[in-house]
Amino acid sequence: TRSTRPQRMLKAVQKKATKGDPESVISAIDYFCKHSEWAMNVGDEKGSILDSVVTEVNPSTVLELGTYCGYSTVRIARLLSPGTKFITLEFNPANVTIARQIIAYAGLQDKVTVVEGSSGDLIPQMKERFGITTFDFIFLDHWKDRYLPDIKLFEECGLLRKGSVLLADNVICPGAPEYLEYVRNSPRYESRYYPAHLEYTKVEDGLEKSVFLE
Ligand SMILES: CCc1ncnc2c1ncn2[C@@H]1O[C@H](/C=C/CNC(=O)c2cc(-c3ccc(F)cc3)cc(O)c2O)[C@@H](O)[C@H]1O
Ligand SMILES: [Mg+2]
Repeated sequence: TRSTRPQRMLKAVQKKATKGDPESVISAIDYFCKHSEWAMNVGDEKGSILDSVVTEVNPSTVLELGTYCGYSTVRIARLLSPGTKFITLEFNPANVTIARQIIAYAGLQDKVTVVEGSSGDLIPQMKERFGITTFDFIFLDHWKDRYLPDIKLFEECGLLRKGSVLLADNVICPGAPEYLEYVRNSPRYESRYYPAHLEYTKVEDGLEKSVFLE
């Protein structure tokens, strides 16, 4: 049967990238998406903004929602200090399989744990299963209608502390209007928009960075 796009992306990484070299894995995926098949990775332009926010926060605990093929997982993991706890959640088992192989090809398998399941089920288990009390940095890149319910879940589960940083992809395209309205109007967050473009296109998109204040 015909291969899937994530499977073809993995093949491109194995063909083009150097094992153990995260930069070459990132470049191989960006090349694949620019010249072979578009895919919903955060991409190089928004990826550079992601890099700068991760570097600025220098987090000890990180959560990513929506691993997909592991592109942003590799971008984040390559910047983390030793001993950082990094968890990424993905509910499609086929994507978990591809992501784990792409992360391992980059040599970053010891930096991050890919957990299979839905964020709604797993977020309340962070403390008991992974010994996490609060997250310093959270990257939201899963189904866009899950951003708002999940940020409320973080609050309910006491997983945010003063200064926790949430960075959300696609707040313009496909868009997360309810989430934007919430973080921009809530007195509990300081929010800032980083304008960019939809990965590998000229369509407007951007990232929203929200800092939890209390
Ligand atoms: C249930 C909670 C929950 N728990 C755990 N894992 C979850 C999950 N909900 C989803 N996943 C997994 O995350 C990934 C989905 C990510 C969703 N991302 C976009 O839809 C998107 C679209 C465009 C775009 C598409 C077409 C266009 F024309 C324009 C833009 C661009 C982008 O950057 C985008 O991120 C998949 O692996 C899901 O299995
Ligand atoms: Mg995205």
